[in-house]
Amino acid sequence: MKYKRIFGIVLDSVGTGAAPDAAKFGDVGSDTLGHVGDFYDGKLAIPNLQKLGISNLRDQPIKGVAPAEKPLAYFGKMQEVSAGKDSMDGHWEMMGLPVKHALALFPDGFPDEIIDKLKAFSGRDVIVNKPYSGTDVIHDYGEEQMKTGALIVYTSGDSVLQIAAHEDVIPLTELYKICDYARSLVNEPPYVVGRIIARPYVGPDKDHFTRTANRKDFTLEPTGKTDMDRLQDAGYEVIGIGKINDIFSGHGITRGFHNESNHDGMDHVFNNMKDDFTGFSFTNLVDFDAMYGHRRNPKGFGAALMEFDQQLGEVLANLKDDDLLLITADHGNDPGFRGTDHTREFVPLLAYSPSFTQVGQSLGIRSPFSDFGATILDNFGVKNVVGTSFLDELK
Ligand SMILES: O=P(O)(O)O[C@H]1O[C@H](CO)[C@@H](O)[C@H]1O
Ligand SMILES: [Mn+2]
Ligand SMILES: [Mn+2]
Repeated sequence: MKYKRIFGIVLDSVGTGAAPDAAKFGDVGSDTLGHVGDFYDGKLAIPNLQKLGISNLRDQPIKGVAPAEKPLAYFGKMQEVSAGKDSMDGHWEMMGLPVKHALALFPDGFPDEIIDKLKAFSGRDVIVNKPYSGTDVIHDYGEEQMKTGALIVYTSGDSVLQIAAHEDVIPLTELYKICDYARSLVNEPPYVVGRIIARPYVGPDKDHFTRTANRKDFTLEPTGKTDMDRLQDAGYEVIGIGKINDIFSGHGITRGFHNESNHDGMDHVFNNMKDDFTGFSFTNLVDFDAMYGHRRNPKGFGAALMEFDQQLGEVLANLKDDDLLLITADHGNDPGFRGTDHTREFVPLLAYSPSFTQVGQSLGIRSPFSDFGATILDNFGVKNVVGTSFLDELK
């Protein structure tokens, strides 16, 4: 075993330039990191990501973030093969389970057979039922919901059925029960949906509604074994921090932690670093995506990157020689791009251990994302099914 502990951090939606198949998704020209850098016009201060090699892995450096002369990390990009560009696709593919079959999309809303069952089960009316931005939908329909108690059902360019509910109108336990029921309706063809997402919010009126950290994702059960199951079966610890537990429906996770925010997520990583364990700690930081990417807010996105970078500094200072840190993303969500959906992009890959004795080299373009999990399995001597390990390149 080369590394006793591997820390994987997914910067949710931090893409690094349109993927070769971006045209299929209408995402030619997207570049999350590039456009956030352009917005900051040289003032995006991410010194820790910089010294690891965040600009080295790009064709064009991020504006104001020079490529490191001697990158501390091995660096590259990963290219997705899954049919979709949602979080589930990205994370499952990283863990050796690419999502080959396209999941159901609902650009015209959900069919009556689903909506009628939701109404019957909940005893509530359903409103909206079309693609919408989640913050706009509560602004536009939240007050109606407060009056009528109806469910706000909406979707996006992803395979998601989302239910927004004011926490005082539809209590959380009830909302989760309805979402759990909705999950049961869309597990089999003709409607296989990636995620049901509970979207609770609070506030007195439309100008003051805010979504809460009680968001919960009810993801399709993994359709096969993932690398997390493989690690767990082999007796290693697998720790899930943030949305990870939801994304894998709890499979292959020995301990899970809920995040209130990116900052809270990184605090969990620190605490986790104080633990003596042998295995894999897997963190998802979702604020980049939910608060800034879908909101097309490059200023907030950049601020979140800078905040992450500061906390990353502490992580780097506390890693041990037999630790490996892997940083990547699950898809893009370019705040400088049209619409409000995810964008089909390459994702960054950075691998760092204080035990490296050589200057970081390029790991090239890794595809599928499963190379990430394959490397972890390789480290622990667990048999791999999909992807190619880059463990031997790390020196
Ligand atoms: O607009 P909000 O509610 O943030 O929803 C977004 O969040 C979902 C999951 O990332 C995406 O599919 C998109 O619909
Ligand atoms: Mn995501
Ligand atoms: Mn998203």
